[in-house]
Amino acid sequence: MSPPNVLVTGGAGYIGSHTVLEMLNAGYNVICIDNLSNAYSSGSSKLPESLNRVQKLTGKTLIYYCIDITDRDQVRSVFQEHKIDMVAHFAALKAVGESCRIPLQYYHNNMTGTNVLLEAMADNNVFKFVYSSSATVYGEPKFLPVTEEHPTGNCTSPYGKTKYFTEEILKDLCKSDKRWAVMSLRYFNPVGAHPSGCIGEDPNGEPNNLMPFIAQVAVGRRDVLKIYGSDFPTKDGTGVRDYIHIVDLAEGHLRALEKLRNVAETGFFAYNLGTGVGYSVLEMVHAFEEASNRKINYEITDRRSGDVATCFANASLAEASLGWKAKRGIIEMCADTWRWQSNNPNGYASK
Ligand SMILES: NC(=O)c1ccc[n+]([C@@H]2O[C@H](COP(=O)([O-])OP(=O)(O)OC[C@H]3O[C@@H](n4cnc5c(N)ncnc54)[C@H](O)[C@@H]3O)[C@@H](O)[C@H]2O)c1
Ligand SMILES: O=c1ccn([C@@H]2O[C@H](COP(=O)(O)OP(=O)(O)O[C@H]3O[C@H](CO)[C@@H](O)[C@H](O)[C@H]3O)[C@@H](O)[C@H]2O)c(=O)[nH]1
Repeated sequence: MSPPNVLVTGGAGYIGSHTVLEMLNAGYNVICIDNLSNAYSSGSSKLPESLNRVQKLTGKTLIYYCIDITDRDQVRSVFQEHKIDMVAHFAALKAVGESCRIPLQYYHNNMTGTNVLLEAMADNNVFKFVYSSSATVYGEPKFLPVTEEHPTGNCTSPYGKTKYFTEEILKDLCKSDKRWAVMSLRYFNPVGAHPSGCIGEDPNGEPNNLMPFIAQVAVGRRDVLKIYGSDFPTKDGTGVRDYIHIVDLAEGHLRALEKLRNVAETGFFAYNLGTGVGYSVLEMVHAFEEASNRKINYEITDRRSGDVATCFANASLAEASLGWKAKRGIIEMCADTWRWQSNNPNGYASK
């Protein structure tokens, strides 16, 4: 059986690039599309820098197109050029705060883009789809740990709503046509980097998320970390999240693709990808100080609007159904982030 051709949207981004690496190592043929809206390209290479490095690390080649998923003709041309077997869809805008300022751009990019992709798939008889969803679909948890049965839809930001609405579209699609097999992977908090230190998270501008912010303080790019609130009902008053190592997350995608490839079952399936363990902001700061041997300057400020006190996963369904379980702990998450950040103080633009 020849290896499947997987179309990966947003493959040059943080999660996409780490997953593409694992896919190439597992023998998949990878065709990436990315419009570079949040990925770095030096201009001197045909590939975005993250994918350049993925090729070097794996010794394998991939196909890349600089295409916007909202562009119907261009997306269709990729399906005409290649016999696609499955799609892993990462491309999205993902900044929570920005989505509140420019909601229409988020709805256009994330929802119209996904619809264009799904239509092109159906027209070309491709019905296997892995979707990048998020714990944000659960909103403020009503119980912990959060299972896939937890109600969804109570999202506070337009970004979160694009993830929820897309899941609803996918459910309707699966009901309308029994050929669709969709796995919606609800990520908790992805952190860390590939252990090589060659690829990692490289946010544009000021990081919105905790881990890249800590890493940039450690490397001297930022002076001080603001900790958003110390009066939550948690162990030390700071917010608690389920951080998951990016390589574990990438391996979760491999398990999902394998299942789509080998099992004839169709329909919509949602899986939590988390560790089941929650760490506070201060615990993450201290773990990073140990890993980097650097002091992280921080100050406590007001809560950030929309933040919940605690969120962590029950990930037992993914273990039972996909045979996947997160293996890497907080020490590897911090050590690998630090290796990436110290090797590449300015991200992919570093020489
Ligand atoms: N990182 C997280 O904390 C997190 C958590 C839950 C879910 N997710 C989801 O996972 C996916 C990947 O996230 P990430 O952290 O790797 O983000 P990222 O920004 O690093 O990667 C997304 C990639 O998609 C590309 N892209 C965006 N819009 C596009 C378009 N219209 N056409 C083509 N390419 C486009 C960007 O250039 C970027 O390379 C997203 O769907 C995100 O919503 C991320
Ligand atoms: O500069 C910072 C950044 C974050 N935090 C705190 O750190 C924790 C984690 O925050 P962050 O890294 O921003 O993650 P979340 O707010 O949990 O959201 C992430 O995780 C969600 C679930 O996967 C995704 O949907 C979101 O897109 C993604 O940003 C929270 O308690 C924040 O208040 C700070 O104290 N200072």
